[in-house]
Amino acid sequence: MFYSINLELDKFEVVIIGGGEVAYRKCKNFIDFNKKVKVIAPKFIKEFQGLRDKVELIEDIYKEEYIKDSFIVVAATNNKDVNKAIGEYCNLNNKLVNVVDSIELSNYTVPSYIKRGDLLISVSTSGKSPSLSRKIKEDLESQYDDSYEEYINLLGEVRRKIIAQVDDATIRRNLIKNLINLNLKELREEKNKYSK
Ligand SMILES: C[C@@]1(CC(=O)O)c2cc3[nH]c(cc4nc(cc5[nH]c(cc(n2)[C@H]1CCC(=O)O)[C@@](C)(CC(=O)O)[C@@H]5CCC(=O)O)C(CC(=O)O)=C4CCC(=O)O)c(CCC(=O)O)c3CC(=O)O
Ligand SMILES: NC(=O)C1=CN([C@@H]2O[C@H](COP(=O)(O)OP(=O)(O)OC[C@H]3O[C@@H](n4cnc5c(N)ncnc54)[C@H](O)[C@@H]3O)[C@@H](O)[C@H]2O)C=CC1
Repeated sequence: MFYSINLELDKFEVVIIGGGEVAYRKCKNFIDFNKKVKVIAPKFIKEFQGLRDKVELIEDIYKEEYIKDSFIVVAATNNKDVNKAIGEYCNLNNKLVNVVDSIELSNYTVPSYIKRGDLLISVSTSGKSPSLSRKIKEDLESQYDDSYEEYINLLGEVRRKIIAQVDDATIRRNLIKNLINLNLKELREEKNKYSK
């Protein structure tokens, strides 16, 4: 089973090999998290042109030199042998690699996710059913709507204020725990209380 972590991508170079539908989806995911990526393929689907300055497109077939300095790699070509070579190289060289046609060679996978500002809900089936991951995500999308972006920011702000202003640990923790029982309007009012 795959373990879930949240990565700070800033310091790492990300390279995607392949320029088709799947490579494009993986690429958009990184961009969603503000990460610029390098993509290597002899041919790109036209959608890549719309990503402009958010990607560096290199028109070439895969060569080891393209990934030797990167930490996160996606092998997303439609050539099983090429994907396998990338997977094996990365596993040997301590790199994170997502091989889109082989869970065995992947040392990480990409979940379905819902992102509302800093709220992130991700769903994984450890490769058993990507379609189910997608369905569960779609089921949750309406429950966790766009209003959660402001809500999560306010929770963060009020929590920081309470930590700074309330010395007693028991009172502090109870105050913080109770914040999630407030609705958006009540939370805005709660913020004002601590801003005085
Ligand atoms: C292991 C994993 C590795 C990885 O790529 O990270 C993987 C592997 C494979 N996917 C395949 C097929 C499909 N993948 C999707 C969709 C998604 N696949 C994603 C992730 C993952 N896919 C990882 C496991 C995630 C988990 O644990 O649940 C999602 C969640 C995230 C994303 O890719 O962004 C994204 C939904 C995004 C969203 O909308 O939320 C659909 C459905 C669709 O497009 O609607 C289909 C067709 C139907 C089907 O097969 O189910 C095939 C067979 C290829 C073939 O037949 O040749 C393989 C290879 C294999 O299984 O060996
Ligand atoms: N993990 C996932 O979520 C999914 C994985 N897949 C798998 O992903 C593979 C790719 O699917 P698509 O993107 O739809 O294929 P595609 O045919 O649209 O694109 C393949 C891309 O690979 C590039 N390519 C081929 N040889 C290359 C090389 N030597 N070096 C660099 N790039 C090379 C091609 O130029 C093309 O841009 C499929 O073969 C399938 O097995 C399919 C669906 C979902």
